[in-house]
Amino acid sequence: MDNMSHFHLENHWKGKREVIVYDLVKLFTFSLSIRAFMGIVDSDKILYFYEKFKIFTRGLLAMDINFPGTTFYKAMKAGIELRKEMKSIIEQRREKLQENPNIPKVDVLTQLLDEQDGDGNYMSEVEIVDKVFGFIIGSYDTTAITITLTMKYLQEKPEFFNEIMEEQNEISRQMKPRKVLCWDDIQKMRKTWSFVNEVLRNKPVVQGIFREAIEDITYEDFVIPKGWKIYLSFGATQKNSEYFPNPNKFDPSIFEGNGQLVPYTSVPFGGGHRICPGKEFARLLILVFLHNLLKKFRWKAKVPSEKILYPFFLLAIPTDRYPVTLYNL
Ligand code: HEM
Repeated sequence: MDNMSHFHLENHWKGKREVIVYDLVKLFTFSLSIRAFMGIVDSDKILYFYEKFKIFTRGLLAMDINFPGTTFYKAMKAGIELRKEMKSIIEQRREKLQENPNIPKVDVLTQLLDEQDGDGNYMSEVEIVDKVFGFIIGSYDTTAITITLTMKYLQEKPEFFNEIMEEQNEISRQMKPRKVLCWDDIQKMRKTWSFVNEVLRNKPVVQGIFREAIEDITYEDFVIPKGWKIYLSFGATQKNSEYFPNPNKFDPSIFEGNGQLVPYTSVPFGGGHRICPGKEFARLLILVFLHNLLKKFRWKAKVPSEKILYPFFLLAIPTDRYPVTLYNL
């Protein structure tokens, strides 16, 4: 992650006067996800998947009108092409595993192909494809948006910028002569992660989640009959003045373990059985990227009053994808 962040910033940011943050970060998080989950490193292949996934994911929340020209039709077509490509990758990977069962299983796809249940059965191809696609779809846009929003808030809140820089500079100092971040360095990024958490409390990347009542429930004076759908709005919960006395004040210290935070009141990753399984992966990715970014660049918004909206209902996105003027350090 550290090396990939470094090379991405060197190749796509360095020397540029202006960049559109969301677009670039999304390409980075996608490249990293497809490497971690599918073991793909070839840049042409990554771009192929990137374009196809863009079309595919647009269809997830589109009207299901399967007619040439519609978003849904294009997404279905991209889905078929992606599955075909995935099938051929799975076949090649299986062959490699048969030739040498001890090859390093560093990506999720290879691990799933090698996984057996208690009776010695392997996972079916459909299951594997669904799982890998689920991870990719769940990972790259959410993390890209979180990084983009964090950059936007960092620039708008200079009072916190300095203490985050102090934390990151101290980590860089202590690392020497080692150049690559290690696990302990990440654990020291407490202020930076509190800041990201406060960004996610103020602007949850995912607006909310659905649940279905599997039995009749009585909650306070409300009866929720079995089968009803329940929508948990993160925005409402995370700005509830009962738990956050000053809900609109941006205050990362809430997350610094001083007892201010009531459990399950800030839930940008969901909760319970279906809590986001990528939470720790996201933390790692976001912190590693921010560390590299802060070492090399400063930035200024090109559209100072840019709004953050939820155009496809689910995910928060700055309306202009956060264009900035970049200053190389
Ligand atoms: C800042 C980044 C992220 C945010 C804000 C986020 C948020 C969420 C939320 C709110 C849910 C629904 C949880 C629930 O129903 O209780 C979810 C589910 C999920 N996320 Fe994430 N996520 C992020 C990153 C990731 C990453 C990096 C991955 C992959 C490694 C990932 C994979 C998934 C998957 C597979 C699910 C579905 C889990 C299930 O239904 O059982 N997410 N995420």
